[in-house]
Amino acid sequence: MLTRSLFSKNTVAKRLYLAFILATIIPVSILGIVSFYQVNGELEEQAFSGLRKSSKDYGLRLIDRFVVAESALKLLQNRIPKLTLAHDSAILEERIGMLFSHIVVSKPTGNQYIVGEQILLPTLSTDEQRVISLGRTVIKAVDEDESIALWIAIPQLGLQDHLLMARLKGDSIWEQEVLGANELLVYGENGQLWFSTAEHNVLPEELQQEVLSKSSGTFKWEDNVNGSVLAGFWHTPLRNMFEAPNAIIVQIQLEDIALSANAHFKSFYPPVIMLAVLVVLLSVTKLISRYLTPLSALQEATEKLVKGDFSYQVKVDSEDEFQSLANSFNNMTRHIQTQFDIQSTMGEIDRQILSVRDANEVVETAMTRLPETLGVDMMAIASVKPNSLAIEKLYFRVGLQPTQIVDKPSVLSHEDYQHLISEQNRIFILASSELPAYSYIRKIMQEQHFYYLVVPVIVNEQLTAIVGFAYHQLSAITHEVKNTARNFGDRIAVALSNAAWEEKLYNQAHYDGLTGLANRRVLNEYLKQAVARAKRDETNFCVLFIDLDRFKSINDSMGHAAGDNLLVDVAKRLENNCRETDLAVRVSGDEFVILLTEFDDEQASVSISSHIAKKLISTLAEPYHINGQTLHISASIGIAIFPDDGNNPDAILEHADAAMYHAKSAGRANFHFYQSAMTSTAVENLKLENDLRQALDNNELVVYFQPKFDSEQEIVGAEALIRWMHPELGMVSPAKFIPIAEQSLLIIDIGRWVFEQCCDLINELSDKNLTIVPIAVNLSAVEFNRDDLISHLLGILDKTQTNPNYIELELTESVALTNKDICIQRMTALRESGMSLAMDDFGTGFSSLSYLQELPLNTLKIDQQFVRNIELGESSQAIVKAVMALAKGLSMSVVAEGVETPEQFNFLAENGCDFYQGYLLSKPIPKVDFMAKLEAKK
Ligand SMILES: Nc1nc2c(ncn2[C@@H]2O[C@H](COP(=O)(O)O[C@H]3[C@@H](O)[C@H](n4cnc5c(=O)[nH]c(N)nc54)O[C@@H]3COP(=O)(O)O)[C@@H](O)[C@H]2O)c(=O)[nH]1
Repeated sequence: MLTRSLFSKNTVAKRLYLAFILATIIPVSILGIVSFYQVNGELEEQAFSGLRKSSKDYGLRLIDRFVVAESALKLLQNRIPKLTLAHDSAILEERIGMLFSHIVVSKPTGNQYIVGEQILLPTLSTDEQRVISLGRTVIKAVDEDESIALWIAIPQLGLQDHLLMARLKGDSIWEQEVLGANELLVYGENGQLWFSTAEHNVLPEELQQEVLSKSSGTFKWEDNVNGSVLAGFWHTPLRNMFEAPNAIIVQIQLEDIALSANAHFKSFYPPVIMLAVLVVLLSVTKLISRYLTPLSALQEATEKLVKGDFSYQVKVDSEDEFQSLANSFNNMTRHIQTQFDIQSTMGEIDRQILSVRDANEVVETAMTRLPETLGVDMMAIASVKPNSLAIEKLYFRVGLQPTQIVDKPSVLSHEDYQHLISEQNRIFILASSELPAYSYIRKIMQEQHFYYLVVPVIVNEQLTAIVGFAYHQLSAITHEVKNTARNFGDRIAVALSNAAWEEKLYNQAHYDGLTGLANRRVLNEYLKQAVARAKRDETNFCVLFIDLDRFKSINDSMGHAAGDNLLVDVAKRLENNCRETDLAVRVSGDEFVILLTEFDDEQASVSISSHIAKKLISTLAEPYHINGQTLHISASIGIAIFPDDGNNPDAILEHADAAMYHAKSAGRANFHFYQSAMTSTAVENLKLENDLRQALDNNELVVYFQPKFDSEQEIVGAEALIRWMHPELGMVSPAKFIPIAEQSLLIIDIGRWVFEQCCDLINELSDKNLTIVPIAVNLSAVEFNRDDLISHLLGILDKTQTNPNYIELELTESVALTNKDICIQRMTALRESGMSLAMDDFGTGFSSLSYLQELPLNTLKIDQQFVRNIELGESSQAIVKAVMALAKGLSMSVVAEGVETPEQFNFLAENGCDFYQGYLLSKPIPKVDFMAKLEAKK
C-alpha cells in the first residue's frame, strides 16, 4: 500500500524503478533468452554428437566382433583336420555356434559343413579368392531372402583351394542390447542395408546419400511414422582390416528422447528466469522503497514546512544517512520553529511598540510568549522607577504558569544599581553560586539553583528595567537565547523610551504648553462624549466661551512674557473654579472654554452656568501681580447650552463663541447666553472685528491709491483706499470691514494709520523729486466726530513733516448730521490747517443745500451711482448736470467717481466736470505702481 502510494506520488521512485528495470530486468531477460537458446542448442548438439559417438562406438565394437569372429575361425582352422566329424561338429557348434550359424570348409571337392545345415555358400569373386589365398580375411554381405547375411571367409591352412567360410549369426554380430532406445541401421558402403532394427530402411533417399558420402555426421528429419527423429552415423573402416566394404553405422533416436534434456531444460529454465526477474523486481521495489520512503517523508515534511507547520517531525528509522538527514531536518524545523516564534514574538512586540503607548503591554506580551519560545524555567521583568532605585513593578513567570505581577516589590541596592548600569549594552550569565554578590536577582527571581541570563535595560543612561531568564541547565542558554534576550532588551528599551516620548507627545498633543490646560483637541473629544452622553441620558451640558478683554494691550504694553504669565494665572483661576468633572481648555491666545456637564434640565443649566460665569468674571477681574506690577483684566463669556443651542460639538462651540462676541460688543466684562438671533452674519462680523484688531499689528492692511485725472487724462491726485489681506479669508473688501471698524472704533487706529501712509507717500514723492499730487484720505464720521481729530491729524502732519496742502479729506454727508456747529467748526479748522475738504458720495445723503452752502468744502464728488446712470437716461444726466452746476455755483470743483465708460467720461467732460476717477482711467493700485505712474508723468 505504502509502496503503491510511494510509486504513484514519487517521480523519483518511478524513474529509479524504470532505471532499475532498464539496468537489470532487461539485461537479465536478454541473458536468459540468449542462454536459453544457447543451452538449448548445446543440448541439441550434445544429442547429435551422442548419436554420432554412439554410432562410432558401435562401429568399433562391430570391428571387434569381426576380429573375434576371424580369430575364432583361425583357431578353428587349425583344428579342422583333427575333427571327427560328428562328435567334433557338435562340440564346435556348442562353442562357437554362438558366433556363427554355419561354418563350412569349402573344397573343390565339395563343401564340408562343420556347423549348420547345408546352405548355399556365397560366391566369391576372383579377387576375393585371390586375397583369401594371400591370407586375408574376406567379409561378405550376402543378400538372402529377407535379410543380409554376413559371411567371413579365410583360407584353410595348408590346403590349396580350401576355404573356411562361416555365416555370422545376426544376434552375435549386431549386438542389439547396447542400442537402448536407439534404432540402428547398418549399410554397406555401396548402400546395401546390412541390418536394421527398424522394420525397413527408414532413411529417405537423399539422407542415405548424405550418409554414404560423408565419413561421419548427424542429421534430423521428419519421419512420417515416428515424427521428428535425430540420427548420427559413422563409417566403420572394415576395409583396413578385412577384405570387406566399410560398414556405415547409423543410429537413430526419436527427437523427444534425444532432446529430452532440452525439454527438461525448457521446462525449468523460463520459470527460473521469471523467478529471477521477480526476485530482481521485488528486490528493486524493496530497495527503492527503502530509500525513497525516507525521501518521501522528508518531502512531505518540507511541504508542511512550506505551509508553516513547523511542528511536524519526520520519522525515519533506516539507520543510515537518511535517518541522520531526517534528524538534521527535524533539528532544522525545530530551529526554524523557534526562530519563527522568536520573530513572531519580536514582531508582535515591535507592533506594540509602534502602536501602543503603554510599555506595560509590551512587557505583558513578552511574558506571555517568550518563556515558551526560549524554553526558560523562569522569566522576570522588573521596571525601575526613573531616577530612583525603586522597582516599580515586577512581572515574573515560573515555567509556563500564569504571569504574576507585583507592584513596588523592593528597592535595588546602590551596588546592584551600579553593577547593572556598568553592564550597559551587555547581557551576562550568573550562576546561583554568585547570587550573594548580586542581591537584585533574589529580589526579582527565585533561587532554585538556576543559571541566570540578565539583561539590564538602560534608557538615557538610566536603569529602566531588568530582564532576567533563569535556566536549570547552563547548556540551555544557547547563542540563540542570548541573542533573543539581547534583542528583547533592546526592544524593551525602545518601548520604555517610546513610552516616555509618547507621553511627552501625548501631552504636547493634548495639553497647552503654557498653561497646562487641555487643548482644543481634548475639548473636541470631550464635546463628542458629552453630546453622546447627554443624548443617551437626556441631560444638558454647557459650554462657556471666555475671551479676555483687551489682552492685546497688555501684551503690547508689558511684553509677551508678562502676557504669558497673565494667561497662566488666568488658567489657574479658571481651574480653581471648576469641578473635577468640568473641563477647562485653552483654545487659543486669550480664549478659554469651560465645559460644564450633566445638568438635569435647561433651567439648572442656565442657573448654574450663569452663576459660574459670574463667579469667573469676578475672579478673573481680581488684580494680578505680574513681574512686580499689578494688572487688571476683564473677561467676556458666551454660554451655549446643549441641546437647545446646538446639537453637535461644532455648533455648540460656535454658538458659545458667538455669544461671547455678543457679550463683548455689549460692553465687555459680562456674559451672554446664546440666542438664535445671533445670526451667522453677526457672528461673522464679530469675528471679523476680532481679527481686525490683530490686522494692523500683523501687517495685514495695505493702502492702494486710485488716481484722479483731469479732462486731459493727466493725473491730478489720488484717493487712498485701504485693503485687508486676511490670512484665512483673503482680500476683505473695505466696504465690509470699514463699517465694522467704525462700529468697534477700530477705525480710529486704522484711519490714523492710513493718514500716516499718505503723509509718507507725499514725503517720498517729494524726496524722489516726483510730481506731488494731492492725496485724498477718507475720514469716517466716527473719526470726524472725535474731539481729538484735529490734534491727532496735525500731530501726524507735524511728525511726518508733511505739507498739508497735499492732503484732501473726503467726508461723507453723514458727518454733518450730528452737530452742525461743531461740524462747521471742525471743518473750518481743518481747512485752516492747509488741508482741503471734499464731500464724498454727494447726492446720496439728505443734507440740505442751504446746509451745504455753509460747509467749507473745496470739492464735491458726484457719487458713482449717478455717474453709472448717465447712460440710462435724461433724468440721471439732469442730476449730474445739476450737481455740477451747484458745485460751480458754490465755487467748488467737481470730481466724478466711478467713471467706467468713455461715454460717461465724454458726457461729464462736455458738461464741465473738473476731475475724473474710475476704472476707465485706473483702478486703485499699489503705492509702487502709483509712484511709477507719477514718475512717467514727470
Ligand atoms: N474711512 C475710510 N473709508 C475707506 C477707506 N478706504 C476705503 N474706504 C471706503 O470703503 C468703501 C469701499 O471702498 P473700495 O472698495 O476701495 O471702493 C472704492 C473704489 O475702489 C471704488 N471705485 C472707484 N472707481 C470705480 C469704478 O469705476 N467702478 C466701481 N465699481 N468702483 C469704483 O469706489 C470706492 C471709492 O468710494 P469713495 O470712497 O466713495 O470715493 C468706500 O466707501 C471707501 O470710501 C479708508 O481708508 N478710510
